[in-house]
Amino acid sequence: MSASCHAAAARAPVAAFAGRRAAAANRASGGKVARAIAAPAAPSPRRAVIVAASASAAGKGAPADADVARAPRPEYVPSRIDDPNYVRVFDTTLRDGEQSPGATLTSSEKLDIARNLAKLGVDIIEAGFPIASPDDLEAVRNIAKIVGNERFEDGYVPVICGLSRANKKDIDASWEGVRHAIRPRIHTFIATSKIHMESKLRKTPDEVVQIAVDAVKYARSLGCDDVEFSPEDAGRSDPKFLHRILTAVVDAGATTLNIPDTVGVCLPEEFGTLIAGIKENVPGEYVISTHCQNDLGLSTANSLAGVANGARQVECTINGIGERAGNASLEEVAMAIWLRGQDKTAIYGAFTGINPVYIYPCSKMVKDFSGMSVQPHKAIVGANAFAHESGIHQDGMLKNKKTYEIIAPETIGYFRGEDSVGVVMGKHSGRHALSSKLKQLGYPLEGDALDEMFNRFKLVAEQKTGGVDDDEIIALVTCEGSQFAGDVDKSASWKLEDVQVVCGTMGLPTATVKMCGPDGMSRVRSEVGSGPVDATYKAIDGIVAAGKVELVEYSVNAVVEGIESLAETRVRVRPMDSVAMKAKSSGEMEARTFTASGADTDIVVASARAYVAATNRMIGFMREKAAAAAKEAEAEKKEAEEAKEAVAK
Ligand SMILES: CC(=O)SCCNC(=O)CCNC(=O)[C@H](O)C(C)(C)COP(=O)(O)OP(=O)(O)OC[C@H]1O[C@@H](n2cnc3c(N)ncnc32)[C@H](O)[C@@H]1OP(=O)(O)O
Ligand SMILES: CC(C)C(=O)C(=O)O
Ligand SMILES: [Mg+2]
Repeated sequence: MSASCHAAAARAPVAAFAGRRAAAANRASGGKVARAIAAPAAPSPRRAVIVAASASAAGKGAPADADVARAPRPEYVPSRIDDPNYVRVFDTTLRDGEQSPGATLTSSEKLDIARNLAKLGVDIIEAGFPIASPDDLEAVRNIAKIVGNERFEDGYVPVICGLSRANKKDIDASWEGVRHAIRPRIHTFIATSKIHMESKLRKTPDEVVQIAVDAVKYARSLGCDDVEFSPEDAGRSDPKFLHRILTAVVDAGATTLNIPDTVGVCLPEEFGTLIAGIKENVPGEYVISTHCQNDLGLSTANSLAGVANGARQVECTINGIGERAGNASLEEVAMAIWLRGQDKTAIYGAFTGINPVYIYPCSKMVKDFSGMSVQPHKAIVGANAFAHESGIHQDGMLKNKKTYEIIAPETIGYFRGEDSVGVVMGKHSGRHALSSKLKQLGYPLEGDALDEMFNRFKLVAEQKTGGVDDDEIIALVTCEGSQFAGDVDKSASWKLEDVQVVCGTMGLPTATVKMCGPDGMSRVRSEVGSGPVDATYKAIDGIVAAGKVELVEYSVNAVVEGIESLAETRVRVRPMDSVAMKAKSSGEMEARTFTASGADTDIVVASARAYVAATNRMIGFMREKAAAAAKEAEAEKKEAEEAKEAVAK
């Protein structure tokens, strides 16, 4: 790309994306067109200037707050792009994407997706393969009539395209579908690799060239001035033959030459060389396009290699759905260009008309409608793309989000909330993250209390595969062992060290409990009971030896849904001892009860924790009572002695 082109791209005024987003957040979609489609609180997609990251300004991978303005989308002319840095985005979710096994979409779902694709700002929507069925034709026609006629305030309206084999009836069907759009495009294709020509088409190369030329001419003869031609399996075709057929179709009136790596076999360098060779060897005015399948997981890399070598249209699908291993994913290609197009890389200066804030809503819609789930670690739109579970990463994120995020999630329309840094609490989390999460939940812990909570949290997190939920953290912090559990003198408390139960249909339920006393000594005891919890409680009573204790109440609940949920138990105990009596308002005396809760992934352990906590509270109360009584007796004794002395004097 030339330096002057880049300068042109950078001419537009600088604007802070975050500020624009905030200002625009309360506006409706803002274009001439009224929109009914759910979209995030985000700017109008039809901004005259598209903003993108300036990685060069703030170092490689600078996130959204380093945004600079981009040049506007150039006026649409089928065979050329007046800004040499502009890359058209051709979305084929509704055609190649729908070819994914099991991903059939209804006409109304296709229309909804097409509407969101227009908000996203794709240049071309391939709405279907009209000859495939009357439904497909109807869906394409519907999209052409509606989305293809909704012009936005900056003049943008997506091109609506239909795919056709290189024959009249397919092309007629495509034209019948797309002709209602302001900007209709016919896409026709025929295979050019040796294996496809010989085995599938059973045609000679000369025949294939003739069929292609006839098809393009026929499409143009219908009045369509926007015709895309694809040499199917170009990635495995002889480049010389490709140059020959492409030159012939450009002469016949093709305006876009789409180069498919149909079986996803090319390596980026090879694909880039293929594109560069076409640019060099095929004369005429046309736009080169990439269409990369993902069989080797190289579709994004190959598409970018295409752009680096002169392609100015990229064919992609939302979430990368498509035939077999899918197509180049729109969000990956578009965001790579958005983030790195300003860097002095091979794609220096490249930009698209995509408004990234609609990426996430589009991804979600396509996922929901197609039933094709998005893998959690999928780039840009996966559930984990902006989540951080490792302690070191969480610490970095809490200090500066740019340490581990190259794109702010809001940029793609994924709003995590004001102060959220995507921290997911789990077994790899560290103290910084736990401390921050606890503060956020209203339980600020520091020093030893934080350390103690951290150890408990780690023990629980290790048992779970799905991370530890906020409610589970609250259960942990408000149950036994935390300062939020109540006023227990920890130095004088019993600590539960280990619990082991044997239960089931054979033999008596038996529990072995190990506890550490206030004197720092560990004791072990085994008991049988009516069930594992009863046996455990008997063993605890036996170790603590605080007299006879009655279990007044016992309940157990799952903190969150699912089999892995933390269990929270709540117990109320009553000592069978007169020291712990309290006066009711009636003046009657009643035995005082002590309540506590415990949480763990294991129900028996959670039950034991709650019981130990309640017992500690009871012992603490009785100790205080005894101390107060001793103090009172001491005072009485002193008073009596003083009185005696006074009498003696
Ligand atoms: C790489 C791609 O993604 S290409 C697009 C693939 N997508 C689809 O195929 C989905 C929609 N397809 C369909 O609904 C059907 O295949 C239809 C309606 C298009 C055609 O159905 P049918 O007429 O029953 O043909 P069928 O699919 O069995 O076979 C394809 C025929 O088209 C021929 N053909 C394949 N590609 C082309 C082409 N680009 N141009 C002309 N003819 C072609 C084949 O050689 C075969 O011809 P034959 O019947 O003379 O052997
Ligand atoms: C029809 C063409 C463009 C295609 O989908 C492919 O070759 O993968
Ligand atoms: Mg394809």
